[in-house]
Amino acid sequence: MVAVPVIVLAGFLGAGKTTLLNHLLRAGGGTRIGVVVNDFGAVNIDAMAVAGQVDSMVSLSNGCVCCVTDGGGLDDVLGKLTGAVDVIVVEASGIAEPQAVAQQVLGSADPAVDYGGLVEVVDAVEFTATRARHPELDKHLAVADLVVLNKIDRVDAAELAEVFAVVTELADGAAIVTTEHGRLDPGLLFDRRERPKPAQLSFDDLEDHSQHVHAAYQSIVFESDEPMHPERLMAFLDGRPEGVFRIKGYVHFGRHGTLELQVVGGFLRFRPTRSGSHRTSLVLIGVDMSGLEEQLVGCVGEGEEQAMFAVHRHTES
Ligand SMILES: Nc1nc2c(ncn2[C@@H]2O[C@H](COP(=O)(O)OP(=O)(O)OP(=O)(O)O)[C@@H](O)[C@H]2O)c(=O)[nH]1
Repeated sequence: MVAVPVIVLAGFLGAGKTTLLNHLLRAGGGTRIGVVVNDFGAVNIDAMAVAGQVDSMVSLSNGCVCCVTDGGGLDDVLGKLTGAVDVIVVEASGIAEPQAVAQQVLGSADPAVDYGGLVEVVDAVEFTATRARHPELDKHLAVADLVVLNKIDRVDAAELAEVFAVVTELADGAAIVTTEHGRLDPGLLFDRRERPKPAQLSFDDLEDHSQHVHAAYQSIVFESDEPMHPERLMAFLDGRPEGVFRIKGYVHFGRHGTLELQVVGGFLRFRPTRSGSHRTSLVLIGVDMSGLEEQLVGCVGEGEEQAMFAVHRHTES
């Protein structure tokens, strides 16, 4: 039996994991890629984002993969994929502890599972601010086998050099590649001959889940079959509290169609989607988010044509 490499794809909220995964799925050639997606919110937006491009996918939603400690958890999921694919990518939610996920793969009792390394995606734009809020994230870089410094199109050369220097120091000898939209050479992942095990890992890393970054984070899911009012929603988004670091999902604007929404820190972008869905489905992740669900309910309503201007200003063509 040939064991299937299982790559753990980690990185803070919005760093570009799903984007990188979609790139691998498009650029992977004949490699059959199995995917395990794990979203923190109860609605699995990531599963929707990669659906249709993947050979086999299993999604774990409403719980964090790094906290699946009841033995079978991840192993059961991997077992469903190993027979059907050449490589498996486990996309950990943006606030999962990557070393805990890697530890689960390393500890797999399934002989068909081979640990394929830990890839940590870093958002070059948000890196410094995120690090200031979460110094504990430094250790995520220390255990990575490959660091992907992403979104380099959004920083200038001086900022990139500065971030690169800090990442190099923290990455403790791991390879670092810079990317735009996660476009890295799939050969870097699938042809790995050496698969160094993260030496720093111990079961202690797994024991106290209250220490995990996500212990402080909450997620809110908002879903509606009624259209969203463009101006009201934009006012909500423009005035969102600082604690709301990440919003992702789909917004249905009634006769104006459905757009994908991505918010990462101060970045906000709508994107056309081919989903054809007539439903709003959003996950908000952050801290201090009380009252936001009610505010979103207040954004429901049909808007006039000109009300879409505010949305179009933030829409990728
Ligand atoms: N400009 C730019 N935007 C990017 C790049 N990579 C990703 N993005 C955008 O960043 C946003 C977040 O990307 P995702 O791939 O969803 O991030 P993620 O890490 O999967 O997010 P979570 O699952 O919430 O942790 C999306 O709007 C992407 O289009 C990049 O290299 N450059």
